[in-house]
Amino acid sequence: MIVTIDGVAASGKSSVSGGVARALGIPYVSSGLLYRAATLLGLDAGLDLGDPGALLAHLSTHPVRLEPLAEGNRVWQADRELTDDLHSTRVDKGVSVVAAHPQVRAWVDDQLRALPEPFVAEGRDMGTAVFPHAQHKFYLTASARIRAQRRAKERPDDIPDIEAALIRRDELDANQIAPAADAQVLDTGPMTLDEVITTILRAVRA
Ligand SMILES: Nc1ncnc2c1ncn2[C@@H]1O[C@H](COP(=O)(O)OP(=O)(O)O)[C@@H](O)[C@H]1O
Ligand SMILES: Nc1ccn([C@H]2C[C@H](O)[C@@H](COP(=O)(O)OP(=O)(O)O)O2)c(=O)n1
Repeated sequence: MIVTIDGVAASGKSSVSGGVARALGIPYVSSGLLYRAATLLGLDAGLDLGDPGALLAHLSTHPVRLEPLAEGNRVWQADRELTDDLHSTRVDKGVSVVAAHPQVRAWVDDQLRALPEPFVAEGRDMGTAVFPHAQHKFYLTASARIRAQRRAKERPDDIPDIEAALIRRDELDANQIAPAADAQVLDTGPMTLDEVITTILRAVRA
């Protein structure tokens, strides 16, 4: 069984996926972390993020490993753990350029499709491009202001700056952001995290 949870930036995808996966006793996988890892490694190596050839060459000599743990995904490059460095403002800023390269998307998709079922997969295109055959699909939204208020608890920046950056990233990611035709769309604005998780679990168990 595969459950896909897609949605816009900071809509609650990883928190909700973690809660759903723990309740079902299966792993979840955060596809965005792989895009973030490719971005971090590119920045650290001083590469031009607009050059997919250079990025892919670097990733082939610096393989990235995603550990889809139920309590939180971790990402490694050899024995260096990248996880804590993946949610910085500089990675936020560069990641959409990296994620727009079809070669990078294929690099991510190959790793995701190699995972053994069952699992929950979260990102932008899990229910559309990567796992169109998934049994249960969800799509999370919330206004940019609400998402910025939530994310402000995790970033040093001000709410208006975070909101502007989220809107900008949604625009840059627009090619990947669309609910699957068979996805249940949830506006999480008026909902608590627990309410979102419970709603999804009820649908999956029905
Ligand atoms: N429905 C909700 N109500 C309140 N806070 C939420 C809700 N969903 C997510 N959050 C909080 O919003 C923040 C961003 O959620 P996160 O799971 O990181 O989103 P994403 O994976 O889409 O970027 C987290 O601090 C999370 O706890
Ligand atoms: N399946 C995916 C997942 C993420 N991405 C891209 C687009 C996003 O801006 C970045 C980071 O995604 P991530 O889900 O980690 O971060 P946010 O929830 O947007 O803060 O990666 C993508 O293109 N496709």
